[in-house]
Amino acid sequence: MPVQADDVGASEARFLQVSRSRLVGQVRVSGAKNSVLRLLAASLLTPEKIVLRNYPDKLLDAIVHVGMLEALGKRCSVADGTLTIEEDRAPASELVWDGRSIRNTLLILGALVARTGAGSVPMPGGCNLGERKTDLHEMVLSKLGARVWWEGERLCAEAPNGLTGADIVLPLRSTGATENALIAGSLARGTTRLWNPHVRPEILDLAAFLTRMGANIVVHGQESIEITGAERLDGITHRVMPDNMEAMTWVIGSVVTGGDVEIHDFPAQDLEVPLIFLRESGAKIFRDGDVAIVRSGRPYPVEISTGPYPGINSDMQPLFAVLGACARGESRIVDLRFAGRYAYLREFARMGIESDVRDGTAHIHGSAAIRGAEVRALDLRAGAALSLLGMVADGQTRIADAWQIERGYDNFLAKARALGADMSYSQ
Ligand SMILES: CC(=O)N[C@H]1[C@@H](OP(=O)(O)OP(=O)(O)OC[C@H]2O[C@@H](n3ccc(=O)[nH]c3=O)[C@H](O)[C@@H]2O)O[C@H](CO)[C@@H](O)[C@@H]1O
Ligand SMILES: C=C(OP(=O)(O)O)C(=O)O
Repeated sequence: MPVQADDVGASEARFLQVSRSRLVGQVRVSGAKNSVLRLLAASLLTPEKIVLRNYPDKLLDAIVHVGMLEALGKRCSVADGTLTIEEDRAPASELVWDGRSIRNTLLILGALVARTGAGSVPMPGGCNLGERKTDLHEMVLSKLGARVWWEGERLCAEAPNGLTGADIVLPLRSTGATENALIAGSLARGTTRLWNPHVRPEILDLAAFLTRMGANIVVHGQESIEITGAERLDGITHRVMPDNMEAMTWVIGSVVTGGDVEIHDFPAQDLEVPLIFLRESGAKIFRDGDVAIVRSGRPYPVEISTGPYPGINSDMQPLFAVLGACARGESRIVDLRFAGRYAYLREFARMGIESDVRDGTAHIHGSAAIRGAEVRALDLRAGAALSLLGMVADGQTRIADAWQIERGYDNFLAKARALGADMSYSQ
């Protein structure tokens, strides 16, 4: 079945209505947004067939990304949770796209310049988390020998004679810049050594993917990654890893609703540190292989700061804030990755949750009196957090821009409803 890029617009006008619920039952975690997107970008590196199993085919950002691949000339089809990507001719260098953009256009640029010697992509999209610079991506491609420039709202790069491996030092552990160095370095001549990379599960998985395609990649812990490019990369079949953010969402949803949820394909190995904090905050989690059972629990206040892996990912903090909101006492959250990613607290306030932000720390005052309200999903994780709060609130919650949730959760509504969430879309 061809991928329907039209699906993207379909849900944009809808509210998500949520009422008090208790999550009970089984759920299987889907393929991860923040992994599959980089695999999709990497598929541009080869003329051969790439097959992705455990593909999250309802995830809006993946649908947009596949649309972008098609706009570049790839042929994509989805059947039974498997995406197949093929091509009849080399991809275009210019991504012509007037739909919603995604953060991944930066990786598409790296892949295009590596494969075709030139690339031009629309401004990256993604969550509005305050300033999201692109300087490190530009630096990586420049160090590999590309000329990089902005043309209005488009980022362009060219390296007519191909990219050449280089020593690159990242001033901070950027996820995207690490991924761009891996992707572009895999088709560069010679060896790239990337110092101070962000080594996290999605990145190790990308490195394994590129290695199986034919690049030679050695990860020296958090110190550096060595990438020796290949002249040509092969097609492969790969299983998309489970989404640790989705897993966290069901864990916290079960805790705050006093639920009893069995989570399958649970990536516990990727969540060691967050799970320690979750247990400290009252989650009762039992494990058996790749299944986790989360049985009620009583939320206690949280004190966390976000940081690179294995620390708590910035994306998780709005969900920790839900725990804090439901606990008795004050919770404190510091986001060191995206300073000031606390806009969602204004929406929490509409539901009766008091908080204040002082010196970069969010102080959340837990409340027993959370009430349903009309709120807005300012970004993807903020939307997911509001949907969980809606399940513990008195009265109905209506979440505007709920499509943001679907950007990063595969089948969110159907899965939540199957667990007993009183949730539906309305106009
Ligand atoms: C699609 C995807 O996987 N997105 C994730 C990725 O985003 P993303 O790759 O955009 O995030 P980065 O890890 O690059 O960002 C970390 C920090 O580096 C800064 N920075 C980043 C790039 C740059 O060129 N210059 C610069 O200064 C950012 O402003 C931020 O303060 O990692 C973030 C956490 O690290 C997560 O919240 C996002 O969900
Ligand atoms: C911030 C996120 O993603 P993106 O980088 O795509 O905006 C996220 O997944 O929470």
